[in-house]
Amino acid sequence: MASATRLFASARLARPSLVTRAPAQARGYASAASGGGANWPLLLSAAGAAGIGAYAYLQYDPATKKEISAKAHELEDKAKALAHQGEDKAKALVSKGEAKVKDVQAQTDATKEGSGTIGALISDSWTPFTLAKVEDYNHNTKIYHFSFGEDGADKAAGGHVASCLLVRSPDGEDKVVDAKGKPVIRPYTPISPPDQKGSIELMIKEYPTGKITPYMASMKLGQQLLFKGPIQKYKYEPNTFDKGLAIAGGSGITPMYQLISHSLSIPEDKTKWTLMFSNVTEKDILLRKEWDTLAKQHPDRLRVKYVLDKQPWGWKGETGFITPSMISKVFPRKADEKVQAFVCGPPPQVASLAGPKDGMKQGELQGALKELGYSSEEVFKF
Ligand SMILES: Cc1cc2nc3c(=O)[nH]c(=O)nc-3n(C[C@H](O)[C@H](O)[C@H](O)COP(=O)(O)OP(=O)(O)OC[C@H]3O[C@@H](n4cnc5c(N)ncnc54)[C@H](O)[C@@H]3O)c2cc1C
Repeated sequence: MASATRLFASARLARPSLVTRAPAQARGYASAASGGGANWPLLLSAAGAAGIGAYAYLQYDPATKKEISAKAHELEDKAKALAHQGEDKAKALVSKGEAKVKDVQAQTDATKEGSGTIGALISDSWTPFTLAKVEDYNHNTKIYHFSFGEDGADKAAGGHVASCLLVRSPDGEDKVVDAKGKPVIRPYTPISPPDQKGSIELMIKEYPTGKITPYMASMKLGQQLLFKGPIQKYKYEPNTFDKGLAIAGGSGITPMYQLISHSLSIPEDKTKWTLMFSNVTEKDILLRKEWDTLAKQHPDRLRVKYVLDKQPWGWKGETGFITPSMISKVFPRKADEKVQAFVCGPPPQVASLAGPKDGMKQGELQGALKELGYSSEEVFKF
């Protein structure tokens, strides 16, 4: 209770620091706008002065009256047009500024709601975190601990469940870029809770022929990586469906861990979960100890089915690729039950279970889940 009070007290204390950033950003836009607007009164007065000067001269030289009068009108028209342009530009910049303030406010609220404290991540700019510790998890996976530094000791990653963050390498000689020279950016789901203060943990499987994961595997303690987020993937609310089916492959397990462990931690949440987790071999199963512990702690709410590509000696679980018949055997659904399925894994697996994602969009529902009669609203692809 005392720690909860501390959390909210720190949220109240820390909140102004983000809120004060908002007007500062708005001011940036507003001053840019008024800077642009400052030219047109000047032009109008210049046009006015030109008009008065022309009028005085005309009293003495009526022969040039027509020409000078036309010039004065032309100048005035130009000044008015510029004034309109300035006004439109100012309006656009002010509304952009207002949108920015709303975004920062929403971020503040989301962070506060999600974690009870202020977020270390910023949704629209890259923040460096320092590699503080690396743990070997298995033959190809490590747990990376990144520190938010002294200034961030009281901050948390924040965000709603389920959300992820984006990662890229800092500028420099060994910056990881794609074929077009643009920085390579990859999404990751922290395995640390969103309200953990001062640091974040990522469980990352290395692809030796990949881009970011070999870079991360080569990082030394004290080196920095850039982070952005949180990026909301699915907004989980307790008791919005009766049964959840999570199908994951390999490192696609991390969003499921965030989602299901969060749901199980809410006493009033009655949602029942089934996890189907496929891997090549037994030693590839990530977070197995954690899943087995959760299943033991919540026998009425979580069932875990491990699936291996090939059946090792003595294996009693499911084997082979996940098929419609395997899904309906492990997760039979009744007509009156509200069900929600989640899929995360290598793109070919996602495609065979639910159809390919369309970039950041969900893409059309296809594959095993469609065959089983799931609707597109009942399936979420991470
Ligand atoms: C929401 C979300 C959360 C995620 N969370 C995690 C997490 O917590 N932990 C984790 O480890 N991963 C996670 N991932 C996966 C992660 O984002 C990266 O895709 C993964 O780490 C590989 O990155 P990479 O740059 O090293 O490899 P990539 O460069 O993406 O390559 C991966 C593999 O694909 C091959 N490949 C690349 N391009 C092609 C191509 N055109 N044709 C054929 N093969 C190709 C590469 O050779 C390599 O073997 C998550 C993904 C999503 C969408």
